[in-house]
Amino acid sequence: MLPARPEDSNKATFGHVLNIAGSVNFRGAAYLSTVSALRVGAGYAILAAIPPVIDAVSAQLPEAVYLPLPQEGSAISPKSFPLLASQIKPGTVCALGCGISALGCDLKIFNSFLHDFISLLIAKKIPLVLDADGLNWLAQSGENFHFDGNCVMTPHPMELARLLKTDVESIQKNREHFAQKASEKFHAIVLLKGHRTIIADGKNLHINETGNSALAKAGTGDCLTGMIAGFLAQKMSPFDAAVLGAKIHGLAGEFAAKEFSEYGVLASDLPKYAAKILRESELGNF
Ligand SMILES: NC(=O)C1=CN([C@@H]2O[C@H](COP(=O)(O)OP(=O)(O)OC[C@H]3O[C@@H](n4cnc5c(N)ncnc54)[C@H](OP(=O)(O)O)[C@@H]3O)[C@@H](O)[C@H]2O)[C@@H](O)CC1
Ligand SMILES: Nc1ncnc2c1ncn2[C@@H]1O[C@H](COP(=O)(O)OP(=O)(O)O)[C@@H](O)[C@H]1O
Repeated sequence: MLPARPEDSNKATFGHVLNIAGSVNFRGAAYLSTVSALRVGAGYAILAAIPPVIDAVSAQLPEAVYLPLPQEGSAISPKSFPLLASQIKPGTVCALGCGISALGCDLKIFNSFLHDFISLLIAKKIPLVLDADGLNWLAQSGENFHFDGNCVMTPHPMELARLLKTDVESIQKNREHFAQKASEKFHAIVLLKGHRTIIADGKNLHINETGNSALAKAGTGDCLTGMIAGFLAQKMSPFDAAVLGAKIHGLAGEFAAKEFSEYGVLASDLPKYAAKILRESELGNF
């Protein structure tokens, strides 16, 4: 089930993750998602972010490539569109939303920026992982994109409730139904987070069995986004990348808890544990 690692390969073989993430208040989300993509095997991770985020992340992660974006208020400026569009080429996958916020921006202009950028990804058939504030933007904009199966949306129950204009209680009572409903609405793979994460594609449904309460801590979802993007970059299908990402992420939480307890695991422990799980998997232990 792991993506192939041909011997005759180079970094381009394993894809480019263009990760649009972070804002002044949420710098860690950019780090966690970027390092996670690299730890599961992406060839390149390019963090597109405002300068204060890049300063913070690059001090921790010299392996990533950085694309500084114009800043407005504490977040990405809509003027970033041409720079981002210039990064879109075959072999690129995009992750959008971890900690991007939109504080301080003119929402109308920000809406048209995200509308144009996502439309470009769809037109160019660039796989996308849409998380957190990317999903919140989609919910408030009322846009109804048709992702043609090339997007993994990763809502937690409240984000899904916002997207489907319902409430968390209804979602939690019928998680499978609402995951499928969102998948049908957006023609996307929907990964509904939580204990026993669900992955739905409108027809098929997978329930993830890994993970524990160590994952119930801020930042772990950002790691999941990076892992799924990393697997997509290695040419897995969106459904398989979501299934494998959820499995490895959950196992990373379980293994990290063996060392640090379910109380003490940090989101930043997960990428390294994910890499150890991949090693076990290569050895045939999973
Ligand atoms: N270090 C960093 O840089 C970090 C950056 N991050 C980034 O920050 C951004 C915003 O993230 P956030 O945590 O502030 O808001 P968000 O997740 O929408 O929660 C808001 C409310 O929603 C609810 N809710 C949440 N989960 C739920 C569930 N499973 N089931 C049901 N309800 C649930 C819950 O509401 P309550 O239950 O309290 O009513 C909660 O109070 C985002 O872009 C993210 O990527 C974070 O990853 C953190 C670390
Ligand atoms: N009790 C739990 N058991 C298994 N997985 C969990 C549990 N609590 C949270 N998770 C997982 O942790 C991640 C939390 O993501 P999210 O809510 O987006 O957090 P954040 O936005 O802080 O990164 C999801 O992958 C979710 O499935």
